[in-house]
Amino acid sequence: MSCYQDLQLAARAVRLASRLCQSVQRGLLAKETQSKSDDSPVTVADYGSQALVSWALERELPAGSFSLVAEEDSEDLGTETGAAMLTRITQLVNDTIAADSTLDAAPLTSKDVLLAIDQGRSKGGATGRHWVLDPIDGTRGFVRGDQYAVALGLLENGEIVVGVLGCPNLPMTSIAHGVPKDSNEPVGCLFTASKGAGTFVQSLDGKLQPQQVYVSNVDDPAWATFCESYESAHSNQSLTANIARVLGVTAPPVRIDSQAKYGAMARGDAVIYLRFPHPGYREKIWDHAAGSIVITEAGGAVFDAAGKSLDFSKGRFLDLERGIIATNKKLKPVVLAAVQTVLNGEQPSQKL
Ligand SMILES: Nc1ncnc2c1ncn2[C@@H]1O[C@H](COP(=O)(O)OS(=O)(=O)O)[C@@H](OP(=O)(O)O)[C@H]1O
Ligand SMILES: [Mg+2]
Ligand SMILES: [Mg+2]
Ligand SMILES: [Mg+2]
Repeated sequence: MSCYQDLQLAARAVRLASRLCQSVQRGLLAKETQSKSDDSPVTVADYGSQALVSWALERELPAGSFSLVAEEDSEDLGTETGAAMLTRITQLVNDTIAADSTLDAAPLTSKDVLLAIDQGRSKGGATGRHWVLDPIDGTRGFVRGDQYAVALGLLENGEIVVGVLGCPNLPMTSIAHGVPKDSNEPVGCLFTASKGAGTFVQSLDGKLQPQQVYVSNVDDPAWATFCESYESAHSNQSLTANIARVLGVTAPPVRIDSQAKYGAMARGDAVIYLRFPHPGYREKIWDHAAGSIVITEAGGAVFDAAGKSLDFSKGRFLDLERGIIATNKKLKPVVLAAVQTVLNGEQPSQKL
């Protein structure tokens, strides 16, 4: 399969899963949310989205060739509450497939759904082709009714070559000053990127044609805007405020959930993304695979606190120096210097 065909396949799968997420978010019920063993939330939509993407990819790929590294697994669906959830997930998956006039498929059984979810247990690695999926990135944002993304990448011999981000709540217009509440602006963006072929945005509903996008060309940090996680538990916001101060950034950060940040940055809404998880947290590849190629193909750079590009070839986790930074190529040296200045000035007890 060519990169172009992989990208088309990925975009169809992400659109399908995004429709399931949109319908769940519209009628979200508290009982459709569970807590995982690490206390993070997971909803019927996370499982449904993973099942749909897995199913949509596998049916189009040569038999036996499908490998998927994905966030969720079916373990928690084996419990009593899990069984009720599975029935609901199966219904959602089948309703979404039935509503798509381009798909001709028999309904999935609950067992098919479990199998599709558990395809995501692959370990990835440095050789071969592995799809990398976050079925809902920003589950907390999803539950709150805010931003989230369906994020799908393709890892080929250790390198991300395709990335698709479905961002159902992201306005098609700039969010440089934050996401307006209660606006009538159209929302729903699909970002697509493939190696050497650029990054494009189109409307998730397919009504607006793809347009090539580029990261901001701002080269003076005083004019830069930065974005970061909405959840302060996910990134040290006092550290990022210090980095911004050292850089001379004056605008307040735009805080939104999920890899929608990478999409927004790829079209120039923000100039710098700073992400510094609290000590002990290990980043997963599905939280950055699609987003990183969306940025790099738009002309930007994604790197860690040592200035190294992200390495997706080490399995399910990223092996990183301290944090993740994205910006344009001109600003990379100055942003990296500011990051290192602030990290070097930290108290030793705050270091990893
Ligand atoms: N402690 C901690 N530190 C850093 N990151 C964490 C942490 N806990 C979770 N996660 C991961 O963060 C993913 C959500 O991404 P964001 O931080 O960009 O969005 S948010 O503002 O927090 O909603 C989120 O992805 P999803 O689980 O897919 O929502 C997690 O993988
Ligand atoms: Mg999660
Ligand atoms: Mg995630
Ligand atoms: Mg997720």
